[in-house]
Amino acid sequence: MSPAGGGHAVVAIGSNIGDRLAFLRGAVAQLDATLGVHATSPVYETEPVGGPDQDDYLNAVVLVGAAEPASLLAAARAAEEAAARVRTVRWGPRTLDVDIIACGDTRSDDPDILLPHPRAHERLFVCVPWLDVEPQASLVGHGPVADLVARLLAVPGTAAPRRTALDLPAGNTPGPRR
Ligand SMILES: Nc1ncnc2c1ncn2[C@@H]1O[C@H](COP(=O)(O)OP(=O)(O)OP(=O)(O)O)[C@@H](O)[C@H]1O
Ligand SMILES: Nc1nc2c(c(=O)[nH]1)N=C(CO)CN2
Repeated sequence: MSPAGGGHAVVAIGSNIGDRLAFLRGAVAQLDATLGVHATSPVYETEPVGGPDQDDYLNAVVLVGAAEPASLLAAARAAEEAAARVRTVRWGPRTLDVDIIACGDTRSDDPDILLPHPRAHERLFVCVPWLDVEPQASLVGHGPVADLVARLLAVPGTAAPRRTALDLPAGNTPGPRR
């Protein structure tokens, strides 16, 4: 998908330190300023996956304007920096995590920006909110996101993301699914 050709990229945002909702809202504002936000999912509360013992996350998915992988990464990093994110341990707690999940059929093997995100297909905290904003979504290389969700939820002991009544601004950029 070329930036000039329209379309969108899928971005996952998460926070489990401090005012989690405020960090997610800040991320939406930043992403709107850089890439344009087309849609925001409901906010979910999710148990941490991997890493040390830590608090639950708030997670959501944002559809933004399509762009080159390097521009998507720059926008993600700018949003994280605005939240004063500090990296400590892998998969450890963070004020804000911004992951680029996919941009149409684009593939990138640059370690700084892998597309699609190599762990997206195994993460309910990504796939469940993504389905809310794009029910027919398909993850390049993995197929329909609805099938991924069904498969992940069928694993015994899996905790489903809990949908909250919290909401995010929709962004100011007109898009196909607002
Ligand atoms: N699709 C992507 N989205 C965001 N960062 C990526 C992507 N592909 C590679 N990276 C790189 O991954 C590195 C580590 O990112 P980060 O610390 O946010 O990982 P994480 O969110 O803790 O874990 P995970 O990669 O499993 O989501 C960053 O330096 C970034 O450049
Ligand atoms: N529930 C949840 N767990 C995670 C998350 C996240 O956003 N939510 N992000 C991670 C690294 O990207 C690792 N684990």
